[in-house]
Amino acid sequence: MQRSARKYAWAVGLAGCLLGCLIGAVIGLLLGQVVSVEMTDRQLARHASVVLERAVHVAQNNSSVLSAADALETTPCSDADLDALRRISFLSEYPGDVGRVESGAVLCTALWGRLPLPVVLPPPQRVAPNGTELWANIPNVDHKIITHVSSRGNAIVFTSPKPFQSFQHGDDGLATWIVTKDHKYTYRRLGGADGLTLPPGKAETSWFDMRLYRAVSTCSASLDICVVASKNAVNVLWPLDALFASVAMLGALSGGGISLAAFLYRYGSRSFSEKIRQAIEGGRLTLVYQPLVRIHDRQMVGVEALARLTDEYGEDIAPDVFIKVAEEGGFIDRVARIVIRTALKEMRSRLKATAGFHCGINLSTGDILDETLCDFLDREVKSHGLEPSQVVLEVTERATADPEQLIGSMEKFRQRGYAFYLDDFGTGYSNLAYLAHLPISGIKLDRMFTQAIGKEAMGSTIAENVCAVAKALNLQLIVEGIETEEQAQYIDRLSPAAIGQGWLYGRPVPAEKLRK
Ligand SMILES: Nc1nc2c(ncn2[C@@H]2O[C@H](COP(=O)(O)O[C@H]3[C@@H](O)[C@H](n4cnc5c(=O)[nH]c(N)nc54)O[C@@H]3COP(=O)(O)O)[C@@H](O)[C@H]2O)c(=O)[nH]1
Repeated sequence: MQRSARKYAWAVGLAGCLLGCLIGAVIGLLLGQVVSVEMTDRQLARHASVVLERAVHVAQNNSSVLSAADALETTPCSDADLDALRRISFLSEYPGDVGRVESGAVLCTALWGRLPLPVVLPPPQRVAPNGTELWANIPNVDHKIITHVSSRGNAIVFTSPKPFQSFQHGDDGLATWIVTKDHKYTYRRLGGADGLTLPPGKAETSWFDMRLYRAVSTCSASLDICVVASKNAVNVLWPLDALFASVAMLGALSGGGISLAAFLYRYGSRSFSEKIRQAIEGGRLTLVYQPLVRIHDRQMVGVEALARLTDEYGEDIAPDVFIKVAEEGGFIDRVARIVIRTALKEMRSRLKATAGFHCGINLSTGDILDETLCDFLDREVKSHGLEPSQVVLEVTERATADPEQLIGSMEKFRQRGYAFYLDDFGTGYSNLAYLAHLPISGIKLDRMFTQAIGKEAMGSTIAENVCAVAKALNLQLIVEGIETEEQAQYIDRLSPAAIGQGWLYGRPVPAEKLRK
């Protein structure tokens, strides 16, 4: 009797244990799923706020460009007017081009000068409360590569897609929709957001809704702009085979707790800027190198060093996101110094071995104005036994500093033997008069024009004009974003001395993977 009672107690205890494990494991898996979904929501919220911040900046920038152009007292499209438009464009952060409209037709732009024939615009797709007329993806205008246009008074701005390019790739399945609050006017869809149709107010997926499709929206308090970001969360419940399921279940409870703790730590109170600063200081800034190739004979003549940053969990942070945060947070000088030191160290043997080989380094405007950077660069170049002529500094055409001050600082570098390439050519002020004054040795045609070769009449025309400008001013032409043979051959016919950069010749790779 006693023995059977003991047996019974054991059986009940064992069953109780198993049931406890099972319940614990199920709770663990559910917890894991909650954490996965919650992490996705956090990632989406962070992404949406970065995109919203960028969209608001672009809109504010366009608005001030329109106001400045509208306030000019010059005769529209006169030489003085075009010069003033180019100056406005040069000083602004984002516009692709600025021009004049009359009776619904574009007459001239800073980039194109006076158009031979006015380009008639379709009726505006939206009129903002301040009277600004808006178009997205205008069909009948030659500027096919420019997707968003705004106009007020007799001024018009063609927004470059550049500020949004880094959000375009849809890495991690992220889709982004930039839209008005009433969701009737779409500014942009990025990263495969074509199917995203939920109105922002209803786009939010509630925390208790465990469906894998997640959507988060955020709207500007001051402007009529919302961003909806969406993706599919990771499903921790499927697919799992029986063995894996049992192991996963046993681990799930503790795993859930650990991931929750990690998650809470990761998304804790530190600001995004602080996280980026810590990632940089924590040695997580690395470099990849993209070949620069003479198009005519495919000889590699140099490389461009491109910065990469990962957070403490190994996730990539896009360069134009962390570069902007570092510029705004006042620690871009650290980025520049780490990039210079690492690039010279990693490229030293190649630079020494190959005559005429150079390493391109991107500098922000703040770096060029930084009075101590030139000495730092000199010290690094000397300590590696290199020559300043082997370093080419790339400065973006959309520089925000006062042109005179910028030119003065660039001169200082040039006197020490460093050359400058003007990056992203075609997306900024594009004023030939300024170009002639800048102490540069080369211009890099922005990839949005290269990628329009063979597709868009305007893209090819720009490429042709830029080749002619480079030749006339005796500047080295570097063509970015060459992805196809057709593009390479087209440029080779126009400018046999051009240098090409793009996926056709090689993607950016770590130093050890760079082709010989
Ligand atoms: N101030 C600093 N800015 C930096 C530094 N490192 C990078 N950057 C700037 O960030 C922007 C984005 O750069 P990245 O994502 O590295 O993109 C580069 C290439 O990957 C991309 N590329 C090159 N070829 C192709 C192509 O064929 N197709 C395609 N879709 N993309 C291509 O272009 C970027 C290089 O651009 P650029 O610098 O304009 O030559 C970028 O603006 C960087 O400048 C840094 O250390 N400091």
